[in-house]
Formats: sequence, structure tokens, C-alpha cells
Amino acid sequence: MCFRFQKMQGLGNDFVVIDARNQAFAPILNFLVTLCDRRLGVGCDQLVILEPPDLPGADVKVRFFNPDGSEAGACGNASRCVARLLGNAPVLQTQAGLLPSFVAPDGRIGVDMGAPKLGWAEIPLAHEADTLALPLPGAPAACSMGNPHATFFTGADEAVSRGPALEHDPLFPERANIGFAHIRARDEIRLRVWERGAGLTPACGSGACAAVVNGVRLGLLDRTCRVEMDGGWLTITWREADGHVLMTGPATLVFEGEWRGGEHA
Ligand SMILES: N[C@@H](CCC[C@H](N)C(=O)O)C(=O)O
Repeated sequence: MCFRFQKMQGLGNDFVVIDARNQAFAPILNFLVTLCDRRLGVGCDQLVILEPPDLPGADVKVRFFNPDGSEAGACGNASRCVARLLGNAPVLQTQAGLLPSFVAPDGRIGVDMGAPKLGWAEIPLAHEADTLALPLPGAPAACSMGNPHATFFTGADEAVSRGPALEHDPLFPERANIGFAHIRARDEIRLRVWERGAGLTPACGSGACAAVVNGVRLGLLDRTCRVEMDGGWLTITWREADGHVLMTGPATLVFEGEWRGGEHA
């Protein structure tokens, strides 16, 4: 198999981007896992495949895959990277809907991540529960940004010790991304996210959006909040006018390459 790819990163959350609009690429599960592997393949936190859009108003269809081969409905950092790669502020078609992108006055890339889903069945949870205080130790809040998130406001240190078990808790039938936030001020948090299907990453864009949404719902945060993760900063605004979440931050092309290997490790 032979195809070209771009390696990109946003806050150190890194991606292999394959443009399947202009070259043949079949997303075979075992091969996706190999490509994401840092020893056997190129290595990345998520694999991103660009396809022709099938919705009016979209410029490109974007699919996100975790290193375990699972497909995710949203990926904030990769969305900014695709917007940077394509240029001209494209509208991205994702499982979370049509996501318009923009260039901020300071040159950072922004993506309108759409409106969060707040109901227990939409996240989804396995059964009815208060999404502001899930029945788990530490009572995290939950929402969907197109992918399931739970946020603990108990400090950022527990991501590695508690994340793996919580990702697989029976309360989350599709598993979940688990965020751990420390509130520094109403407009600033420190966040670490144990990502579903990927583990601890330097930053999670959708996790930052979810943390701010959940913090605002709990009355802990302002609607515009700076989020510091291990890889750096995002600015998140949960816009009152339409309920959409705007995420702004860096996005960088690292290198381009050509895969000439086999389909299996
Ligand atoms: N790194 C991402 C989220 C990637 C998907 C996630 N692991 C999931 O399975 O939902 C981001 O920046 O949002």
C-alpha cells in the first residue's frame, strides 16, 4: 500500500492525516492500529481521514480514529489541524455535525465545535442519572461534544491513576474521555484528560470544551475560559447566543511523508 500523509500536532496531541479524496486508502482496522503505533508505524494519538463531503455546506468529511482502532465522533485538536492544513476556513463535516472553522485575529485556528449534548441518553450513559453529578466517587459532570466526556473538578493529578478504570466504567456504554480539572480562577483551569482509546495525551480539545461546559453548568466557570493542558493553552467560549462552543488554539504541520510499507505489522 502506498499513500501520502501529513503529520500534524495541536498542543502536542499528534495526528497522521490521510487525504483519501485524492488517493486510495482503505481504513482496515488492523492497519489503522499499526499506523498509529509509534514503533510499528508512523505514530500518533489519532489517525484522521479526509473524505469527500456528503452534506451541503461542508468542504470536507473528516473521520477520527483512536490508536485502538475505535472511531471517535469528535476531535478538537485534529479539527484545528485539518482547518490549518486545508486553509480558507473550511467547514468540516464530522459525526458531531458541520463544524465551521475560522482564523482568530492572533493567527490561531478556531473551530465552532457546535452545541454540547447534555442529556444522559445523548452522552450516552447506561441509565438515567444527574449529568451534573454522576453516581461515581467524586461526582463528575458529563456531556457530549460529539464524543462522551466526564469532568472531575477535583484537581488535575488523578488522570493516570483513575482514568483507565473510569474510561471503562459500566456507566459509559460507549466508554468515555475522562477529564480532571483544577480551577485556578473563574476564567482559567488546568486540565488533564485520559482519552478513550488513546490514554493520556498532552491535550484534548473536545475535553477542554467539555470541561468548560461542565464548569459553567455547575456555576464554577465563566463562559470564556483559558484551559492549560500539558501541551499548552486553548481558549474556550461557550457562546450564550446559540449555545455553540468555540475552541481556539495552535495547529502545526510537522512533516509530510509517504507510506510504502505493508498493510500489517
Ligand atoms: N484528542 C481529541 C479527542 C480524540 C477522540 C477521543 N479519544 C474519543 O474517543 O472520543 C481532541 O482533541 O478532542
